[in-house]
Amino acid sequence: QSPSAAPVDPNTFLNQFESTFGKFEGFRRSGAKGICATGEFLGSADARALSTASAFSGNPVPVVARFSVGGANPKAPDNARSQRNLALQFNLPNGEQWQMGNISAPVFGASSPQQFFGRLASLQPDPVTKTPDAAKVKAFADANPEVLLQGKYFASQPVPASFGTVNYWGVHAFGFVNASGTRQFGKWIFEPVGGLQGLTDEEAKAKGPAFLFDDLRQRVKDGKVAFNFNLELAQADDKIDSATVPLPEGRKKVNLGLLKITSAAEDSGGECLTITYNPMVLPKGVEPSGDPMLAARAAPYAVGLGRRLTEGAKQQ
Ligand code: HEM
Repeated sequence: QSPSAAPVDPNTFLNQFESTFGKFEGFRRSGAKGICATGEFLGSADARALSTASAFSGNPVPVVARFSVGGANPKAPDNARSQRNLALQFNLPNGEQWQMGNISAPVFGASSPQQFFGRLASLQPDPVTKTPDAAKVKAFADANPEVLLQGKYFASQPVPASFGTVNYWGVHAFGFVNASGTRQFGKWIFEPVGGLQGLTDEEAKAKGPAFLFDDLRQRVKDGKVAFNFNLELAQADDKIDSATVPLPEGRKKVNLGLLKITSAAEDSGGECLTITYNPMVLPKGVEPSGDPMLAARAAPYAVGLGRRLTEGAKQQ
């Protein structure tokens, strides 16, 4: 049951996504149901003290955003206690870019690519019953208890009222390097300026399975979608190489700046459609941590982009 340490080939990864969740031609294999948006980011003086990244200059930075519902199914219901995503591309001076894909949980569903692959394989529907084999699912989860943490988090939270009223975590640690060469590791969160808002079970039921896109368009028109880009600072002995272990409670939080969403696409198009948000695309002044999940994302995202572009990119 223990996952091996051998790297997972990106095509094998994508094939497993399709075997486990189904193949939806043209759609992202994860975060399939989404909408493009644009925004503007203003970095803070505190951010400039932590990192030389040009994103924090204090000049407005244009951002290509994408909001999505977790999973491979483009018809995933908006009124379930499931994952929401906020992917961002900061277009920096001189052609530099910063890409990230943030999720509405403080932890991911696996701590290594091998474990993630093993989890997906354990969830693959049996060809006869068309459902996952409960004994296989349980055996893998018993041997790899981290894979249950994210689901427990979502079960503990209400259905988000809007894409604009939920926290989005980067989940990995990154190093912030300033002009004197000091490297501060931390984990970031995008926190809605207007606060968190969830739905009661009755409200969620009444909203139905497809309300998030229109809700976002309306809130953006009203100028109500903005996030504080906050960084929790790691201390010397904190674990900074795991996407399933958050930093300890109470770590100092620094505001890196303000992200305002200024437009949301009226249809399924937009610049985000053909972007793959590769979290290893970092600006000078921000560096990856040793989290094995972080580096492991680049290749499967590129393969995923290749597949969906070949099929004709879609997201709604
Ligand atoms: C080895 C581990 C992982 C694999 C194989 C994987 C795979 C994928 C793939 C294939 C896509 C679709 C890419 C595209 O078509 O453009 C995707 C999207 C996404 N993933 Fe992962 N993923 C991994 C880890 C993670 C982790 C740790 C996070 C936590 C932050 C994450 C968050 C996201 C988000 C937010 C999206 C949607 C981005 C968008 O809107 O384009 N993934 N992932």
